[in-house]
Amino acid sequence: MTTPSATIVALATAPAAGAVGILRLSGPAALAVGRALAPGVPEAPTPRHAYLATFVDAAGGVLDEGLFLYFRGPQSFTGEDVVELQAHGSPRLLRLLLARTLEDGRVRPALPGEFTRRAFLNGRIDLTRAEAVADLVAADSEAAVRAAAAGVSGALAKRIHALEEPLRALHADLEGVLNFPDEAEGADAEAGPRVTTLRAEAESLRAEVGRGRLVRQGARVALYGPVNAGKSTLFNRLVGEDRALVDAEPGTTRDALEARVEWDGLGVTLYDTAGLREAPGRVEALGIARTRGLLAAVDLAVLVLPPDASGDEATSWTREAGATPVLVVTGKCDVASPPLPSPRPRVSGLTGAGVDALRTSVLARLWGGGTPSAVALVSERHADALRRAAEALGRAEEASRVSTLEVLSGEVGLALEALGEVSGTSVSDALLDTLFQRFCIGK
Ligand SMILES: Nc1nc2c(c(=O)[nH]1)N(C=O)[C@@H](CNc1ccc(C(=O)N[C@@H](CCC(=O)O)C(=O)O)cc1)CN2
Ligand SMILES: Nc1nc2c(ncn2[C@@H]2O[C@H](COP(=O)(O)OP(=O)(O)OP(=O)(O)O)[C@@H](O)[C@H]2O)c(=O)[nH]1
Ligand SMILES: [Mg+2]
Repeated sequence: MTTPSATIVALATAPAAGAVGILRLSGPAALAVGRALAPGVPEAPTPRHAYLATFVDAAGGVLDEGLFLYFRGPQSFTGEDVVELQAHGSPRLLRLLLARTLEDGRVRPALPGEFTRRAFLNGRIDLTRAEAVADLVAADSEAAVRAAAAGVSGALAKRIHALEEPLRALHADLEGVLNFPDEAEGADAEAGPRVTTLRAEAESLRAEVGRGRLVRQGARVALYGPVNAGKSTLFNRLVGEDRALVDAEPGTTRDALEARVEWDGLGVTLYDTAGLREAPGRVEALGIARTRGLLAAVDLAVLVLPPDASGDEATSWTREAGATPVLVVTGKCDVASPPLPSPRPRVSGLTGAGVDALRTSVLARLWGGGTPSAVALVSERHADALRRAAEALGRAEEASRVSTLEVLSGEVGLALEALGEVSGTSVSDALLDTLFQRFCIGK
């Protein structure tokens, strides 16, 4: 485990050549060790002041001229003394500086996520904000950046807090009545309705997990349908590049193809698939099996039909997608076709007609309303804890009608504990180890 009193060091910037590279120290020896490398900096530097300093080796030889920054704990990211050496972004130079700090026995290399972990352990940020830092670093779409940034600023923390605080007050009221029945008389009034409201809020927060996943990982959307319907042509049009082979021969696409796009800030992985038909060749059959597997795994399946497909055909093709939601479109809309019994959205991969409208429909199907960037990044882990909190509150509701105050208070206590796993007020070291392992070194 980490010894909070050890001073840790790591590069805060990527180990590649760049304009600037930052070496960051955190812990009680940060200032002394930092000054050993930058002896021109005053003994008691002004916190948060950027000093232009010469960085030197043990013999006093000049290694670089850079900026020296001192944050005096607790007014720092970690809550401890922090020093940053902002050097020129030479990986070799930064390794030299790093090695020099490690010559001091008080300093050791930071573990992945350890700076952020210390920020959490020192009460600078709660667990949801620490996790959002990792989400932000990993974000690969604009929506993911914006949603994670909201989390770093405490958007999820605030909503969890808004559940925890009234529950804690209720718990205190109930325990008061249990322990001092005379003085606290009536403090348990309205316990039932109070629990009901909080349970609904826990459930609605939990329900955002699906959208959280879509934003974090991006949505998966597959084009599928009968052979030769124009799927690959449409795929190329949507991707903006000639990625897939197109040919008049039915059965051209054998293997599933994927491409990453960003629509309205949302990351979307788009798949082109082998067209479905009876009696395919051997290799084509393998492709079709792959299409079926993919259809089960995506968030939305876009069924591309030829212009003359009937309503019955559309229905039977829709079944191929199983439980996955389907958006049905008519392709090749630039060719003359008989009027359709039920009008479907029409698109042409060849001319681009209807493609913007298709993109809008896809986003609407994935999102319903609202904007991806405004989503609370509820993770599977959060959702699991919220489920347990909601279940305990459900039992508390029941207990408020039919059971004793002890039982009611016990369930409220369990709900609080589950919420504490989200905010971090009740977490084990083992859980923290797991959570911070996904951070990079230096974060
Ligand atoms: N150079 C540099 N850039 C960076 C970081 C860093 O550590 N170094 N960060 C690291 O991830 C992020 C910024 N996060 C930070 C969060 C809090 C504090 C801080 O000093 N907080 C104090 C004072 C707050 C204030 O004055 O408003 C505090 O919370 O008490 C610093 C950086 C992104 N950019
Ligand atoms: N007029 C017209 N022709 C199209 C359009 N889209 C595709 N085609 C033509 O239809 C044929 C099949 O197109 P693909 O995009 O390969 O169709 P597919 O659905 O991927 O076919 P498979 O991979 O065999 O399942 C090609 O000759 C295309 O040029 C369209 O929007 N309008
Ligand atoms: Mg194709």
